[in-house]
Amino acid sequence: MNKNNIILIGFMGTGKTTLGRRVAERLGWAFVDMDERIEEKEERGIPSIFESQGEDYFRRVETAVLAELAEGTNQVISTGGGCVLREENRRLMAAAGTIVALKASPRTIVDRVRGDANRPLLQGDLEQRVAGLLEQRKEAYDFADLTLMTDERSLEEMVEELAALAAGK
Ligand SMILES: Nc1ncnc2c1ncn2[C@@H]1O[C@H](COP(=O)(O)OP(=O)(O)OP(=O)(O)O)[C@@H](O)[C@H]1O
Ligand SMILES: O=C(O)C1=C[C@@H](O)[C@@H](O)[C@H](O)C1
Ligand SMILES: [Mg+2]
Repeated sequence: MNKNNIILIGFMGTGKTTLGRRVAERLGWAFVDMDERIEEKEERGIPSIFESQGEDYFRRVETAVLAELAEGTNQVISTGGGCVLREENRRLMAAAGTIVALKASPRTIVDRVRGDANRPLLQGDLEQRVAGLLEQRKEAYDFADLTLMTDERSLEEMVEELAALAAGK
C-alpha cells in the first residue's frame, strides 16, 4: 500500500459509509465520509446543495474535499457514489491509497436505499433511476485495486478482508 489510506468507491447503497466506519474502527484509523464532510463544510444537506447550486457546484466542492483528504494518512475514506466520475478525482484517489470498489445488484441497491430521501439523483421512480444510472456508470468503478461483491456478504467478513489488506497480508 503506497499511503495508509483505504478509499471506498461504489454506487449509492453499496455500503461505503457503513463498511467504511466499521473498517476504520477495526484498524484504529480515522473515518471520513466525504458526503458528510461536504455537508459540514457547506452547512446544509446534499439535497439542498443540489437544489440551490446544482450538481456542478457539488462536484467542485467534492474535488476540493478529496484533495484535502489525499494529503492525510491512516484514514478510511468513503467517497460519494459519483466521486469517480471526474478524472482529477481518480488521480487523487490513486495517489492517496488503495482503492476498493463495492458492488451490489440493482435489486439489492433498490432495497437498501428505499425510503431515504437524502439522495437527490434517485428522486422519482427508484427502480428506473437506479437502472439508468447503473447503465451510465457501468464501468465507472472498474479502476479499483480490489472489488467486493456485497450482496451475499456480511459486514464482519468484509471488515476482516479489508483489515488484512491494510496490514499488507
Ligand atoms: N453488506 C451489507 N449487508 C446488508 N446491508 C447493508 C450492507 N452494506 C450496507 N447495507 C445497508 O444499506 C444501506 C445503504 O448503505 P450505505 O449508506 O452505507 O451506502 P453508501 O454506499 O454509503 O451510499 P451513498 O453513496 O448514497 O452514500 C444502509 O441502510 C446499510 O445499513
Ligand atoms: O452517485 C452520486 O452521484 C451521488 C452519491 C451520493 O453519495 C452523494 O455524493 C450525491 O447524492 C451524489
Ligand atoms: Mg454513503
